[in-house]
Amino acid sequence: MNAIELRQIHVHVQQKHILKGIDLTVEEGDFVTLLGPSGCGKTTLLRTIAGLQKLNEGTVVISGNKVADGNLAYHLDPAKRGVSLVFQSYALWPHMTVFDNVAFGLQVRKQPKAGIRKSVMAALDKMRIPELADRYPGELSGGQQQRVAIARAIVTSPSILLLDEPLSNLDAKLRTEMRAELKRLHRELGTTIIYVTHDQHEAITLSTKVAVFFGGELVQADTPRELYRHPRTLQVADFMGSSDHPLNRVEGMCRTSGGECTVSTALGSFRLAGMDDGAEEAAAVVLTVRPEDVVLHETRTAGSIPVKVEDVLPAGGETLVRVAYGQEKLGARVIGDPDYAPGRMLYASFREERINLYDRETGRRLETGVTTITPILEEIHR
Ligand SMILES: Nc1ncnc2c1ncn2[C@@H]1O[C@H](COP(=O)(O)OP(=O)(O)OP(=O)(O)O)[C@@H](O)[C@H]1O
Repeated sequence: MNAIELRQIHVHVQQKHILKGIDLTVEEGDFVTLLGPSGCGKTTLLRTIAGLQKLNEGTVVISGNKVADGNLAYHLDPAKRGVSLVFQSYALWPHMTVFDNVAFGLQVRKQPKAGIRKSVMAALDKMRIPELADRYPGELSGGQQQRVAIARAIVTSPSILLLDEPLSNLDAKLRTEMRAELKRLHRELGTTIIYVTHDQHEAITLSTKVAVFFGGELVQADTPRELYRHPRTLQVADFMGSSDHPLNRVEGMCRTSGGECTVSTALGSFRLAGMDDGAEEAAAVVLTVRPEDVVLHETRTAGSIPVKVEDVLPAGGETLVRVAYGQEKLGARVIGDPDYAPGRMLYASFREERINLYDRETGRRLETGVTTITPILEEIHR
């Protein structure tokens, strides 16, 4: 059974159309991240699932039960949805000890005292903080408070855990540590987790599935690998990259005949097999390749083009080498610390299966059904 099914969710807040027709299926045990820039509607969607935000259209089904239906103005109470929400701000009660903060949800349900003690200590153990039980939130670090907030969310054994940017208030080192903790927790509990972040690195590290949002629309929901390797739009491709290693974009023209397409660019030509018969005769396209998929060679190899080193930016274990082929600039991400002086001539080739092609006008990936794109650079530049 699916853990969550969202169908055609529309949410308006103060006459602003915030969520625009969201369809998303979350399977049991998934770790799904809602990813996108600030203001794209991630928190609003999480609150809609939790029942803290009413929807105008569409349905939310949790564990097979319909909990919201916009057309019937039906919204099940948040407490009855079987979900637990952890806020970005932790929202711990400052006048209560850690134990009481975590116990609160069980006390409200009037569970027996001995059972409560056992469940609270089990949750604190899971978060590796049993020694903090008698402290007050004001006596804890940010990372410890975050652990308490998560312990409070898991103590009731919810079937679904909703986490809203839970690591954003932590410093970089603690964030990395807590990421590993969340991954462990997900593995141990097997709970379905929906996680909100604007950090693509975090999304890729943690998730089984990532849903990318822009402007209230869900653009692509996929495994982290698919999303990184085959982004559906140029916008997603850019967002999934890192600002230190921006995506390489090369403009060109795509000409199709007989199910085969030749893309001509300033770097040379590429051949794609398996184009749809209905594909455009000639279309302006953008070819993309990530810097780690540009391979530099010191001597000429098959399918490579001669390039001139412009800049070398070492970053410890890896180096970004910026090269030029005529007017086209390319970034290559190289493991290690190569000693390339600016002006030196090298040869560049691409990992063909990692090249993507987009319609320049719409920004949509050309769904060619091909798995490989063959560069025919050599023929051009011999
Ligand atoms: N109560 C509200 N009143 C008015 N506008 C709101 C309200 N809540 C959200 N919005 C607007 O809805 C849009 C989506 O907000 P939301 O918080 O869901 O985005 P987000 O993607 O989670 O952003 P962030 O990463 O900054 O938290 C934003 O433009 C925001 O200004």
